[in-house]
Amino acid sequence: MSIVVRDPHRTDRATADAFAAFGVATVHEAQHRTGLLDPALRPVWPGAHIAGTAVTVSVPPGDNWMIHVAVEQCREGDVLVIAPTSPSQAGYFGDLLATAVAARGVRGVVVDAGCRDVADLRRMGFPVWARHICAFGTVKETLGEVNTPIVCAGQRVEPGDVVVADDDGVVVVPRRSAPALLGACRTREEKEAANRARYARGELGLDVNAMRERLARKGLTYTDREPTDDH
Ligand SMILES: O=C([O-])CC(=O)C(=O)O
Ligand SMILES: [Mg+2]
Repeated sequence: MSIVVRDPHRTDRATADAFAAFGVATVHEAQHRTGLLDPALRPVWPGAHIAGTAVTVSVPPGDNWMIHVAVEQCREGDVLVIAPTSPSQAGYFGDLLATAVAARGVRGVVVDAGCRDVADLRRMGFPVWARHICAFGTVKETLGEVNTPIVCAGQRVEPGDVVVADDDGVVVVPRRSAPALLGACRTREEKEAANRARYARGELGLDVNAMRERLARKGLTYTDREPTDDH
């Protein structure tokens, strides 16, 4: 059965948007090192940082028909997350589809397959994270699904989940845990800010994080060079 789910539950806009203040590494750490998509997914141009709500698309290999179907389901603040049912390098997504989704307020696209027209995407400032940059064309023959749970680059993504992406990669946050995770991200950022300030003053991680005793318990020893060894 091939279905399109209209208007799935989405993480509320303010919560999803607030994640844009945090890097992918922070979000991944704050949710106990879960949710990171395969790091083989790279930004097709550097410097973009987005957060938004997932519209999911399950596509057959080499066939991007369902992306056209998905465009209609997109709205302001969404991120289109596309996964083929078996691996494909084909260029599913390019500047034409980017123009269509950008017109609907989509923040960016994550595709576990190929993306093309990269120079145009960069000029447009439209962010895409993809496994391949590849000009191979796709066909429009076979149905897939829109807004059903998918596995994209090794992670389960449900429609309405929060997707955060930057130069480090892509992380997904389940809709139900998103509000609480925001607090954990803030706590982590505050701790890092405090540590960063101490490192900038020249303090050592060994002291800032009270590591010396634990290192000694593990058996780390220091030896002073004998003056007679001086040759
Ligand atoms: O049209 C396609 O098949 C993909 C593409 O290149 C575009 O969206 O510009
Ligand atoms: Mg194109």
